[in-house]
Amino acid sequence: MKRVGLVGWRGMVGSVLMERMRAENDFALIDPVFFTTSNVGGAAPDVGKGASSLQDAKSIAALAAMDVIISCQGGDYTNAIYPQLRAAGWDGYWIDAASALRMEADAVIVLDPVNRGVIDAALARGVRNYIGGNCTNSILLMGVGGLFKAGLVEWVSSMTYQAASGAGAQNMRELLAQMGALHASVAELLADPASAILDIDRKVAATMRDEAFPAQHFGAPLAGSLIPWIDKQLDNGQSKEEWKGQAEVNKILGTESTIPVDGLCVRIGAMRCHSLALTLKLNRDLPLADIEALIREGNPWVKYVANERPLSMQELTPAAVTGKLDIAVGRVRKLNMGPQYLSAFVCGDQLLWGAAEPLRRMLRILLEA
Ligand SMILES: NC(=O)C1=CN([C@@H]2O[C@H](COP(=O)(O)OP(=O)(O)OC[C@H]3O[C@@H](n4cnc5c(N)ncnc54)[C@H](OP(=O)(O)O)[C@@H]3O)[C@@H](O)[C@H]2O)C=CC1
Ligand SMILES: N[C@@H](CC(=O)OP(=O)(O)O)C(=O)O
Repeated sequence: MKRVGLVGWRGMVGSVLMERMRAENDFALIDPVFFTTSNVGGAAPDVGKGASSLQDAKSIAALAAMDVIISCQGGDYTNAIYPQLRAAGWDGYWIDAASALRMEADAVIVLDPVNRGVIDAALARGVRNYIGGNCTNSILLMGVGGLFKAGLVEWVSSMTYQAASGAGAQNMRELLAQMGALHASVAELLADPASAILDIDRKVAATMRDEAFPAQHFGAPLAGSLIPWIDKQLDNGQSKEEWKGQAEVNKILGTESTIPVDGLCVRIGAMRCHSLALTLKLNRDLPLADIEALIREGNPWVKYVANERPLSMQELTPAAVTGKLDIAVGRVRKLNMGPQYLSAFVCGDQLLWGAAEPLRRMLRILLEA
């Protein structure tokens, strides 16, 4: 049985990974070893393999005893530990949720329902680093990967609506604290059906602009507002999140010539589902029924939502998709720009397909190899 080291298992992404590994009975197939950066010697979680204690996630010797390491600990950890481990001669498989190694030449971005061929080819040539993609890009490709697979996409513009969870656990808490603060500021007026809505609105605006409004993590109000910038600012005017679109999508697909991917990434007040409003330019005019069939055939998790108002309102939303592996795809129609221009709206749980699920599936691929 392969010895699999788990680092970062109690964080937000790591906890979702643990839930999924338990649900799919992955632990029965491995010899798991749990690591920590803060509680060496503490009790490891019980995954049906008997009691064990937490190992030191900074001990190169302890890590080097693993056949596979899965890290959800973050990019700083990867940058600090991974090079030392390889320098010490470790040649095990490194599976990581962090972006640190994603664009390295000796790393593959894993999203096997979309790029199993790229993964298999990498395994065959001895690649040892398998990194989860950026959540937005993974959801984009899980949604409309069928169109890419058919070679139909000339370019895609992706306007995103990204959940608080993408910024971390503290940000999810802060979003709720902001919602609570807004509600509290007008609770009395709301309880009075005769109160004027513009008075309520004025109080809400004053509350979100007040210095005491809880915005330490986001740096701006999100509840009742939005933030049109995610991640660092680059010299070309893109945000780092926007830059990742083209870079990662093309790397995941292993394209020979670059498919342009660009658009604006926006943080909204959803909890853990990212949504994307897409404009796709197809390289030929195809009937909508054929387009729908290709999207549906992309992978078994696509949940195609007919372009109808009630269905879109019920099924194509973060509220409907959160906590599920479904990738909802809808609002598919031809745009006024011409018959090769298509709209689509994609919504997926960014902690599942956007983070944890591709990692555990990569582990399964290694176990089957
Ligand atoms: N957040 C997201 O949506 C996504 C994140 N990623 C990547 O995954 C990595 C991890 O992200 P995320 O899971 O959000 O990080 P977290 O901050 O939730 O967890 C990271 C580590 O923090 C330590 N920690 C300290 N205090 C606590 C606490 N109270 N509860 C739980 N853990 C705590 C744990 O390490 P220890 O047990 O050693 O103390 C834990 O493994 C990052 O590299 C991120 O870029 C990738 C895709 C999406
Ligand atoms: N930046 C993403 C989340 C994330 O962790 O992305 P990456 O894995 O590329 O660092 C978001 O805020 O929604």
